[in-house]
Amino acid sequence: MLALFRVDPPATRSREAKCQHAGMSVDGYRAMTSALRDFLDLVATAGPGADVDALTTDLRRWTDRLAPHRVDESRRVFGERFDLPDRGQTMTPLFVPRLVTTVRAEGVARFGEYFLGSNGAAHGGAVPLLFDEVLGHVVLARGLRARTAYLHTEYRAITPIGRDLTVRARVDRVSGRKLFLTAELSDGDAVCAESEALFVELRDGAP
Ligand SMILES: CCCCCCCCCCCCCC(=O)SCCNC(=O)CCNC(=O)[C@H](O)C(C)(C)COP(=O)(O)OP(=O)(O)OC[C@H]1O[C@@H](n2cnc3c(N)ncnc32)[C@H](O)[C@@H]1OP(=O)(O)O
Repeated sequence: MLALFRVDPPATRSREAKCQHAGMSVDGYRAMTSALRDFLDLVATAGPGADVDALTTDLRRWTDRLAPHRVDESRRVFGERFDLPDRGQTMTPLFVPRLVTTVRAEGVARFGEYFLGSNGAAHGGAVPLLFDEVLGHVVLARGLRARTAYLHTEYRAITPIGRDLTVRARVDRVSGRKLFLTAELSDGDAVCAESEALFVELRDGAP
C-alpha cells in the first residue's frame, strides 16, 4: 500500500516533470499501463495452448530493456500519475472516479480477469485493495498526509469479475488526526462488500 501525499500545484508540476524527464507523454504512459492491464488479464485467462516459451523470451527482453531505467522511489512514475483515472498503475482493480470531494468519492470499479479468485468471484484480498484506493482518494482530496490504520471488510456477496461495479466511499467522522470512513461496492442493486476504515493523519516528520 502507498502513503498519501498532498496534491497541490507544486506536487502536480513535479509529477508532470517526472514524466517529461522520463520521456513519457501523458497519453503514452496511459496507453502503456492500459496495455499492461490487458496483458495481465490475458495471462490470467490463457489456457495450455499458449506459446509460453516465446512469451517468456519476449518478456525477458522487455525486462532487460527496463532494467537500466530503474530509479529511486522519488523519481518513479508508476502510481504517481494523478492526472490519470487509474493513477497510471496496474496494482489495484480499475477505479475510474466520477466524483471525488473532501467527504466522499464515487466511481466505477472493474476487476479484470487478473483479479479472479475462483468461480467468477474476485479474490478476497483484491476487494480491500480497491477500498483502500477509493478511500485514499477522499483522504487525499482533504490535502492530508495520512495512512490506513485499519480497513475492515465484510463480504456480502461475490464480487463479479469483468463487470462495471459501483463503489462509494464517505467520511463518517473526524476526531483530531483520525478519519473514520466507510465504503460500499455494489453490482447494480446488490451489495458485494462493505468496509469500515480508520485513516490517521501523520505526525510531522513521520516517514
Ligand atoms: C487526484 C486524486 C488522486 C487520488 C489518488 C489516491 C491514492 C490512493 C493511494 C492508496 C492509499 C493507501 C493508504 C495506505 O494504504 S497507507 C499504508 C498502509 N498503512 C500503514 O502502513 C500504516 C502503518 N501504521 C502507522 O504508520 C501508524 O500506526 C499510524 C500512522 C496509523 C498511527 O501512528 P501515530 O503514531 O501517528 O498515531 P498513534 O499511534 O498515536 O494513534 C493516533 C490515534 O489513532 C488511534 N489508532 C491508531 N491505530 C489504530 C488502529 N489500528 N485501530 C484503532 N485506533 C488506532 C490511536 O488509538 C490514537 O487514538 P487517540 O488515542 O488519539 O484517540
